[in-house]
Amino acid sequence: MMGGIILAAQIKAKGSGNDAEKIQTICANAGLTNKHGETIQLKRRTKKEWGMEYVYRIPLGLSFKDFQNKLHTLQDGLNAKDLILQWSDLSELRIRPDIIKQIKQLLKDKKEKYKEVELSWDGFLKIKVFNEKMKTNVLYDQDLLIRVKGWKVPVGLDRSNHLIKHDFEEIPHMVVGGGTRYGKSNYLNSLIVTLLKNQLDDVTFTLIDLKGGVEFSDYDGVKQVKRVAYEPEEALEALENAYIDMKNMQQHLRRMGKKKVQDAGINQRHFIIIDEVGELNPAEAVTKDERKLKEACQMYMSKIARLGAGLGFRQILATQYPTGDVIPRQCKQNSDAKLCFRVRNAVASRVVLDEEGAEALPRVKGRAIYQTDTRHVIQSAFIPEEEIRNTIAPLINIRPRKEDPDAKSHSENRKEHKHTLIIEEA
Ligand SMILES: Nc1ncnc2c1ncn2[C@@H]1O[C@H](COP(=O)(O)OP(=O)(O)OP(=O)(O)O)[C@@H](O)[C@H]1O
Repeated sequence: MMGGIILAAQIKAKGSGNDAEKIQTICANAGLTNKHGETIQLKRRTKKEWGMEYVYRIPLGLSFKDFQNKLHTLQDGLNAKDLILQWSDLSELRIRPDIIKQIKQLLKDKKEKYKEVELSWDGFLKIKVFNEKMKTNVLYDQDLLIRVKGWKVPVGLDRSNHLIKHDFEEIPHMVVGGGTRYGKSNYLNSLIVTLLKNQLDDVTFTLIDLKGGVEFSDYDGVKQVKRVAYEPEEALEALENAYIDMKNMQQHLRRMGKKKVQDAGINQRHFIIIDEVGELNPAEAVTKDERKLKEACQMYMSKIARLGAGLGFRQILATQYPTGDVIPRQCKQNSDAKLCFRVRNAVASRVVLDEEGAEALPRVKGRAIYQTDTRHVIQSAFIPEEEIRNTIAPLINIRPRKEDPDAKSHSENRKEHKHTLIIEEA
């Protein structure tokens, strides 16, 4: 019986975790060859604590992008289950009466094991094949928060559990994309909470919530939140006001003879966050007036993206519909940071990241590609509702206007999206 099982499993004496040949075959079969039929050449392989790193020379005529576009082919190929037992696997067996059970377990473990792959480029193609799947749960907590200072916010943990941070002083604007329910709003909440916790005295927000008021309404009334807009008309007003503030800052700096807020020692930063920017797409407008309104919104967004950086204005645009014109061109060009959760297809990935890849992310909530001049696959931190509530509760101080005979309660106003509120100093 035992002999039967061992025979059924082929035994390959190639050493642990060696996928070099398989990678080469997959690349050749996937058409990653030049017109002379040359494919990648292995330069070296290194065993790491997380798995194996393979370094290849790529043939002339192919680019790194060609390989990136085939990432899922590579990953699927490496995970094709052939149930091969290697010598190193057998070394895990113990000569005991339950040896058959051990072998069955070994085969089962192998079947369930999933190798994740990451590609990078430094003049050579680096292919990392990981032994373990990446974490699927990272909690937003105090331990994470103390690791970011100033205008930095956590983006997420990479595969080696290294915290990737985004610095809004270095890269002022960001585009966030991803299919529905993969974690955009969670990420935006973690970003707002981080800035409220770390930059309470200097941060201002304009929040534009075009998802029916479900995402940002909790912040309505927070002293640091200048405005929450829920409808495109309100979005226009909010963007116009932000733009006016930005122009005022520009004049103020001019009078001081300075070009940037940093040079003038001005610490205030104003974040304009729009969740779902697709709702402001003029191409989707039904009437002429609606189109005009959305065009005006996009004009302000473009101006803020173009001029805002040195004036202390940061813009974060989030969308679950990454199609061609959802993100105004100027906003995209001025956003050097992109965060993209899983999307349906390569076209959507290109809209957000300018590259493919986000369509090949695993179906894991919070998993995303963070792209600046480098690319990181991260698991963003999950922020519990309670954490959000505990952060904002002490900052809310609202009462209806006394002089307004029709004064309504805060919650009534929120439902109607009208803001006849005054905010007291907290
Ligand atoms: N980083 C994360 N880790 C674990 N779970 C997460 C994470 N982010 C989000 N989730 C889970 O996924 C659900 C959907 O997340 P979220 O509301 O942020 O998605 P979304 O991309 O904004 O969706 P939509 O575009 O449909 O509004 C959350 O309720 C939460 O349970």
